[in-house]
Amino acid sequence: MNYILGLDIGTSAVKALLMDQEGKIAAENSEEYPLFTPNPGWAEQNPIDWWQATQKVIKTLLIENKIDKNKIKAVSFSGQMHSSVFLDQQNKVIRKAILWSDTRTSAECKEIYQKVGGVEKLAKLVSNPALEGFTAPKILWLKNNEPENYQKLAKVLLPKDYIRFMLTGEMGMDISDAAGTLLCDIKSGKWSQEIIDLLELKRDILPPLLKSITVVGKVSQMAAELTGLAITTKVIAGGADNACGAVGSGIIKPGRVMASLGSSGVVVAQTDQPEADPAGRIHLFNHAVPESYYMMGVMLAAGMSFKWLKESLFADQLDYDSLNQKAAAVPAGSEGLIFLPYLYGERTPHADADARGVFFGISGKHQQGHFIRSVMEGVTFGLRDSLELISERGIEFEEIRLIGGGSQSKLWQQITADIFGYPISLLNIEQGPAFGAAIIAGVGAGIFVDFASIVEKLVKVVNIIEPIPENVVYYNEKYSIYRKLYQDLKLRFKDLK
Ligand SMILES: Nc1ncnc2c1ncn2[C@@H]1O[C@H](COP(=O)(O)OP(=O)(O)O)[C@@H](O)[C@H]1O
Ligand SMILES: O=C(CO)[C@@H](O)[C@H](O)COP(=O)(O)O
Repeated sequence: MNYILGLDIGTSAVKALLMDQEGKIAAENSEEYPLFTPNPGWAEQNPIDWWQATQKVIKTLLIENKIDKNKIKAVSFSGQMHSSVFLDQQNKVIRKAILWSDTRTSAECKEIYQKVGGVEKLAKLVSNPALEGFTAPKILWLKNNEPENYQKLAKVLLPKDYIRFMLTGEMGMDISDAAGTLLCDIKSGKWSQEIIDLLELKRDILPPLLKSITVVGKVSQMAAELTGLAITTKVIAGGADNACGAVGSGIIKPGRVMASLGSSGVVVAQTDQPEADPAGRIHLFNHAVPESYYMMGVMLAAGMSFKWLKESLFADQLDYDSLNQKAAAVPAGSEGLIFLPYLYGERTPHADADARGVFFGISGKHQQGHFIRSVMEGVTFGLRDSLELISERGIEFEEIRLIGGGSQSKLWQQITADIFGYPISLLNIEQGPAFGAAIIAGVGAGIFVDFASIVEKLVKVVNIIEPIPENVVYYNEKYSIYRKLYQDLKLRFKDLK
C-alpha cells in the first residue's frame, strides 16, 4: 500500500495525517509548540520550533506505525495564514514570526490606506482591506520599527512555505496563501507590482508563486535524515489552512458553508466569482482548488478564548472534558452572562484591533460553569456575525459543516446549531486542514484524479445536530444584546488603549 502525508502547521501544533492511496486515514500524530505574547496584542512563534516539531511528528508517526518511508509517495502542507517568516540572505530566520493574530500593525494599516488611496482602491488591487493580521502590514512594521532587521531581509515566507523550504531547499508560496499577504492580485493570480511599488517594498523579498498542486521537488538528503522521510517522496506546494480545511471538509462547490472552531474561528463559503466586498468586511481569497475562490469571516480568538479560559482563568486545573461537563450543567444562555470574545481585538465583523474581551452581566449566582458556557456562546455569536455577512454577500447555502478542535465538544456542537438556528453537519474527518493537505498531495502527485471526485468519495456527513427550537428563540434575543454591546463599548475600548 502506498501513502500520502498531509502536514498542518497550525497555531497550537503541527498535525500529521497519513492517508493510504485509497484515501483511508492510516495514522495521525501531533506535536505542540509555544506561542509568545511579549506585549498586549503581540503574538509570535519561532519558525525553528515549527521545524523541530515537524521533524518529530513525522519521525514518531513513521516509527510508531511501522511505516516504510519508501511507500510515502507525496507530502503536502496546510498552514496558519499570514504569519510572516523573515529570512536573511543565508536563508536564516531573522526574528520570531509575527502571527496572524498579532495586532501591533494598526499604524501600518493606516499607512497602507494612505499610500494606496483608500479602501476601495485597495479592494480593487488585492480584493481585501488592510487588516493588522495580514502580511504586508507586518513587513512595513519591520521596516518602521526594526530597520536593522529590515536591512537584513531577503525573503518573506509563510509558515508552511518555510517548512516546505526546509524539506526541499526550494522557495515558493502557493496562491491560496499568497492571497492573504495583501500583495497578490487575487483575480490574475500574480503578485501586484502596483501595490508593491506603492508600499515601496523590495520586489525580490517575495518568492515565486505556485499553484497548490504544483510538484515543487523532492525531500532533500538533509531533511530526509532529520525527518525519516525518503528522498524520493514528492513535495507538493499545499495551501492556506482555511483553503485546506475547506478541501478537507468538502467546501469546494457552492451550497455548503464551513464553520471552524480552531484557534481562530472562521466561516468559509466557496465561490466561483472573485467579487470582493467593497466595504472589506469579508475576506476573499484564492482556493487551493485551481480557478476557485472563497469568502471568509475570521475571528481572532475562538478556540483561543476557550484555551485562555482553561489555562488562565482555571490555571489548567480542569481539562477540556471537565470544562465541557461544567458548562453542560448550566442552562442555555448562561443565565444572563454574555462574553465578548475580543481578547486580541477582532477582525470580522469589527476590524478593530483595540477591542477587548468582556464578561457582561455577572451576578452573584454565576459559578464556574456559567463562565465556561458563556465563552462557548460568545465565540459562537461571533461566528454567527460572519455567517450573516456571508449571507448578505448573496451566498446561498443548504448545509453548514462544523470542524476544528472545538467541534469535538458535543455541547459546542449543540450551541452552534442553536445559535445559528440551523442544522449542523459533522463529518467523518476531524483534522480538516491536514486531511485537505493530504488530498492536495494526492492530486498533485497524480494519485487522485481530481478534487471533485476524491472529496465526494472521502468526505462524509456522519451526524446532523438539529437546533432546539426554544434555545433558538432565546439565543436570538441574546444575540441582539451581544451585537449592541460592541457598539456600546467601542469607544471605551479606545479609552482603555
Ligand atoms: N474537547 C474540547 N472541547 C472544546 N474545545 C476544544 C476541545 N479540544 C480542543 N478544543 C479547542 O480547539 C482549539 C484548537 O483547535 P485546532 O483546530 O486544533 O487549532 P489550530 O488548527 O488553530 O492549531 C483549542 O484552542 C481549544 O479551544
Ligand atoms: O488568519 C487566519 C485566516 O485569515 C487564521 O484562520 C489563521 O489561518 C490561523 O488558523 P488556525 O491556526 O486557527 O487554524
